[in-house]
Amino acid sequence: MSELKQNIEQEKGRIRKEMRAIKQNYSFEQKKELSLSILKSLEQLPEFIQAKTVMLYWSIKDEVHTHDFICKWAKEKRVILPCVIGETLDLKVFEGIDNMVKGENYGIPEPKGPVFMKEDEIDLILVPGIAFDSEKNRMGRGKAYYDRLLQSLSAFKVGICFDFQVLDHVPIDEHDIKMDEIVFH
Ligand SMILES: Nc1nc2c(c(=O)[nH]1)N(C=O)[C@@H](CNc1ccc(C(=O)N[C@@H](CCC(=O)O)C(=O)O)cc1)CN2
Ligand SMILES: Nc1ncnc2c1ncn2[C@@H]1O[C@H](COP(=O)(O)OP(=O)(O)OP(=O)(O)O)[C@@H](O)[C@H]1O
Repeated sequence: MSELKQNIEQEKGRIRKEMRAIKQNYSFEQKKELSLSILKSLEQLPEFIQAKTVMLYWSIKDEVHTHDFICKWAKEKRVILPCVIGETLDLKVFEGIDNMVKGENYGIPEPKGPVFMKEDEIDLILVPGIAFDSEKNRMGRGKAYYDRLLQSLSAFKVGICFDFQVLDHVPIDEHDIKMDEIVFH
């Protein structure tokens, strides 16, 4: 690995650690409460209002809580969720909580059923992240799942996070894909 790349990885590692520490200061209930106003802003975004097919994510404990939001919007829009397959993400349509199974590796619930192949029909993607910056750069959990996925998709990309996750600057490498918008509170 080049020295530059090593520095970037090291800095990302430091930020992941720092964010983990900050998030520990909030209870799950507090994070759920903060999530409500973040998602309210998202609902006011023209790109979200107009979107017919949206890719969301089924949140895990330290993320902006999306479960109720997904259940609510699945009645009005086609909601796609990611499924972990080795190093890549498959896309599947959300068809209710009862139609989910624990995914491989991380145990995040994922829809059962066929893979959604019409990627070009996705209008908006909500992207989770560990930190974002004012230039709309994003860093994730370090497995590059979203970097690989977003490479091939033309949907409007919205990063979503708590306000303490927006930094002046996050380190990026050539693979990292910028967001079109960041929604936070
Ligand atoms: N809710 C949600 N779903 C998602 C993602 C995500 O970030 N959030 N992903 C986005 O890529 C993909 C799954 N990737 C993941 C990568 C790491 C971890 C995780 O828990 N990592 C631990 C470290 C454990 C380890 O290294 O194995 C951590 O971050 O503390 C979870 C999901 C697809 N689905
Ligand atoms: N499209 C890609 N193809 C191959 N390798 C990649 C790609 N994107 C990133 N990588 C490599 O994978 C490693 C992790 O990437 P990075 O730290 O950017 O992930 P991340 O954005 O934090 O994670 P994620 O996208 O899963 O949330 C880095 O070494 C990076 O160079």
